[in-house]
Amino acid sequence: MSIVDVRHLAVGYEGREILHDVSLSVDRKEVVAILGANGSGKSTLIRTVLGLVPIARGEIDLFETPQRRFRQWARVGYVPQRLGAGSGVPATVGEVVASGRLARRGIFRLPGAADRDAVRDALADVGLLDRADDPVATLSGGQQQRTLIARALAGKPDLLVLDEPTAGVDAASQEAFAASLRRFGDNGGTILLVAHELGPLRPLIDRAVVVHEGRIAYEGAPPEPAGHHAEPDHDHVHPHAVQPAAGICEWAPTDRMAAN
Ligand SMILES: Nc1ncnc2c1ncn2[C@@H]1O[C@H](COP(=O)(O)OP(=O)(O)OP(=O)(O)O)[C@@H](O)[C@H]1O
Repeated sequence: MSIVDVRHLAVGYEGREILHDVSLSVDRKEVVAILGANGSGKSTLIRTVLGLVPIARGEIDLFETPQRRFRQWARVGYVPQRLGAGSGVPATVGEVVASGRLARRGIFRLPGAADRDAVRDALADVGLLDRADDPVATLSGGQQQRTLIARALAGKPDLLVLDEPTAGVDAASQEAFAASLRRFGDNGGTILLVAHELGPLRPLIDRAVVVHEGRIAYEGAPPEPAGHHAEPDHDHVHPHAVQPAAGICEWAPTDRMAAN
């Protein structure tokens, strides 16, 4: 069963086309990583899949339903790139994770035992049960990211969509993250994630899709990072937007490139 099916997608902002003729399919239980240089259109692709950015041309099906008719958004968990709550919202870790239940229970019903259990399970899964009552703002960046994945897991989704889940995250949190995703996949979940570097997520990835200047340039086994990204002590500094966009060769040597 195809969980996400993107066909000949074009997307733009303010008249500037960013994605051109992108087709991508993710089957049930697959773990697919979208790779590519800064600004290549990775986030735009998954945000369009989630209905957050309008489609200019092409089609997207979710769970074999055209996106415009899709209503089962509780089946989709989204882990965005950054935790906005770090910016002064005094929510506790438990509250942020509990907000992941809203799509399931509706805002007019009080949380029941199933909601509380789901929140507890999700917190335990990411190793933050003991931090449930702490304000999110007091957590490290990596722990905040784990809070976000717990929020998505609490909704018991069938599909998890993650945007650079490990960017700027400490090694311990990256490992915890990878373990949580593995358990989610082992339980039948489907994962679509954007990554700049795979790190500990690499063994989980069934298929990598490299986006280059708004087109799919490679699809297949996760390519080995080349150049400076391959150095063990390479510490990726995320916003290198001021530099020329890094080439496709960072991810996929030309002899491994496949036509889309
Ligand atoms: N809301 C927006 N309005 C206008 N332009 C945008 C918007 N969001 C993204 N863009 C532009 O679209 C292009 C692709 O951005 P996108 O965030 O999809 O790339 P990305 O591959 O995810 O990059 P990164 O690795 O830096 O997150 C960039 O040129 C970006 O400036």
